Amino acid sequence: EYYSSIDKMQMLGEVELDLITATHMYLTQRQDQLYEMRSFVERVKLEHAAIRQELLRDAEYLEQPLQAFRLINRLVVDWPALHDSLAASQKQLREEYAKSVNETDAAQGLPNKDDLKGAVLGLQRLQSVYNLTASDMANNALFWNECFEIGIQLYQQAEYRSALEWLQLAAQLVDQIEDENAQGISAQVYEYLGMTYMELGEKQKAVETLKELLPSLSPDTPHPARFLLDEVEGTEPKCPKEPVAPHWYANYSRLCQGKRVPEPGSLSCYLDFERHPRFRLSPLKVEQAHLNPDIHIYYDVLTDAQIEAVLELAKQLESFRSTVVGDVVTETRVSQQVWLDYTSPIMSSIGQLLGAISGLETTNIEKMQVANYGIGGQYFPHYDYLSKLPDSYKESGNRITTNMFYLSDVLQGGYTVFPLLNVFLRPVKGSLVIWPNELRSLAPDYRVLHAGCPVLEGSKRIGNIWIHSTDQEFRRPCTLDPTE
Ligand SMILES: O=C(O)CCC(=O)C(=O)O
Ligand SMILES: [Fe+2]
Repeated sequence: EYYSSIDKMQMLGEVELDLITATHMYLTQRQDQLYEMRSFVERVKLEHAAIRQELLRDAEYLEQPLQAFRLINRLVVDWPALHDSLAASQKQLREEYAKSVNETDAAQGLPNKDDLKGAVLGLQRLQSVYNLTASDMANNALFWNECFEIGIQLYQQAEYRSALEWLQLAAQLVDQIEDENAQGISAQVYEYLGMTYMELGEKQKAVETLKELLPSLSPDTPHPARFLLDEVEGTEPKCPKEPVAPHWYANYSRLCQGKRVPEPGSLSCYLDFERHPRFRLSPLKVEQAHLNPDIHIYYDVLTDAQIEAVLELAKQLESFRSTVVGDVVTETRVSQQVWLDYTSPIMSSIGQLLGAISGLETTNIEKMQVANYGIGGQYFPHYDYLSKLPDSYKESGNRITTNMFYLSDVLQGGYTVFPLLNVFLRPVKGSLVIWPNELRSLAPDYRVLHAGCPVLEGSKRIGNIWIHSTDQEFRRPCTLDPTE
């Protein structure tokens, strides 16, 4: 799978480069063949012309045995030899070409329809979260057929509102084409537009769209659009179900866009020299993003070199698609990840650093989950608290805090947001964010619903370490009041 990680997408760039190289080679060799063929035919043409001229002057030309022999020889030997050699070498070239395409596929695996679907849903997510129209998104950089493909994919996903926008854009672009094929093309786009209007319950618009198309089609040939029009005219419009957004969706989308309403009140930034002896000379740079529940950002905790070392370790492992509860792959979480343990020097020192910053015991921590997001990559609002604690965590308890390191900056988008707390965090490479997932009583804290917003541009990398609740009794004593 490619679309769920920018790292994987980068491999696809290489795949296309391989295809370009193989196709260039094929074309060069075909051109050499054509050149050979051309020189053969030119030579024979001259010869032939000479013969014809002679024939006009001297009808007995072909009675000359040598000339007769040469003509027969060409027809019996030279021409068939040319045809045979062409057939053989074309076959060989085609096979070589197919072989290199197959090798590329075997080495990397070409993307499939699911990648295309995932990429299109990623674009739609960006539109929805950041309030972008199809033409904002396309930004004059897409051809009609690309907009059409997006429209078809969205139609097939029953995302009719979004499909409509892209099909309208495709229709606008097709109308600008001055080409003989334009009619056939625009018929396809208008048919999809008509069907989309029907799905949206707008029968009148569907009929108008199809009628607009008919005059441009030849009246004699039966065209699918005519059947479609008949069908549409005889069908009752659908009553579409508009999806209901969760109550926090508007906050979520606004925070992803970097807007807090109302602006937060008294939060501060400070240098902390005291938390642990290691910060005495080089204090922690702390920013309060929210109090109760406390969300704190610690800046410059990892250097670029340390991050590189972590990513190098991550690169050595095969990354896999992130899942959600129950190990299910959904568009809720579009990223790929690996898990790093603390046996390497770099990971061991990160484990110790986390202990010093969090003030918690690090005996019960999960491996670091290193994730890379893909096209429109996101993690839809969720809780990190495990609603069903797997047996392997029975002793270590639930995830008392999330400790998320930003391992990259992000060019646009990709904020971490807390829709119920009116908090957004812009990823800053080298910083660490900590928030609790449990109240002091160890009951889940439902205020910390959070999300990784879709990445608009750039490659977002994070490293998550979840600290569990067992052994924290001296560090973060619990209460018996389930509301605290
Ligand atoms: O990517 C983010 O900003 C949030 C990630 C997250 O919530 C998670 O991995 O659990
Ligand atoms: Fe999370």
